[in-house]
Amino acid sequence: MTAEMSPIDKAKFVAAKRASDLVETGMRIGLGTGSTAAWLVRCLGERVRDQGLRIRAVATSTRTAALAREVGIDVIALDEAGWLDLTIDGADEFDGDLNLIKGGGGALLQEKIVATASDRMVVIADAGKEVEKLGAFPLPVEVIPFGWKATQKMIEEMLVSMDVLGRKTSLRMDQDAPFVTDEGNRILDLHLNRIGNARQLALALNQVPGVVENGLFIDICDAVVIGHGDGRVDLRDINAGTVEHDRLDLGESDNLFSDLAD
Ligand SMILES: O=C(CO)[C@H](O)[C@H](O)COP(=O)(O)O
Repeated sequence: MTAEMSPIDKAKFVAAKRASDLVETGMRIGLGTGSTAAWLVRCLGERVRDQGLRIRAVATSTRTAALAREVGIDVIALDEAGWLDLTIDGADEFDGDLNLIKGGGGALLQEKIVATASDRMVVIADAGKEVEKLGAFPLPVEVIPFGWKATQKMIEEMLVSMDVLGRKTSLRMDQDAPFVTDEGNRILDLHLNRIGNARQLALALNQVPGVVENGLFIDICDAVVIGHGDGRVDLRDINAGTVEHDRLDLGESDNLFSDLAD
């Protein structure tokens, strides 16, 4: 089974597996969305089943909620949880300050609410997601369907006024129809190439009428678990200023490799 996995899949898996060790019985956990987060959900499901881990989890998408239930995790609403001990989620890009671009899977709104309503947010990612400057990955912005073209025009004008280099925006599609988020909204992807001042852009975007939320996560993430295709993992904690190195034996986890989760 291991041989069928690409190095990136292995990297995502080892990051998720290592991060699953941060979860302790009794915790209220936020579960991210995407292929790396799906590995985390499977790893936690294994611990629930085999080690009697008891957690309550808030999912950031209907996809993640369905998978979590399938693997035996107790899924509750955020309002029931009130507050979370830890959220673990993937990312599309992260920089040296652990600022992120998220929303490649279209779940950025719930992901940002859940991460912000947590004592701690840990990102799990393959090493290829680390960038010097955010922006090569198109920045997702969730907008309401009403008048979305006017919202798109206002965003483009705002990008010009802010002297942002790339200004192309596109409506995310799902085959022939617009992609619809769990909240019934649309996603505009902003092709910016390189974001000069991510903090300023994140604030400015949320001032545009029709914008619900943007995929820039500034000062939200506390730590990142970076996976490599050979089983190495690095844990970088921005608050503690520490970096730990570890290595996971991929062979030990063959049973989990049998079904790519996303
Ligand atoms: O933000 C996200 C979903 O909205 C994901 O975390 C992000 O797109 C990374 O996905 P993957 O783990 O599949 O690479």
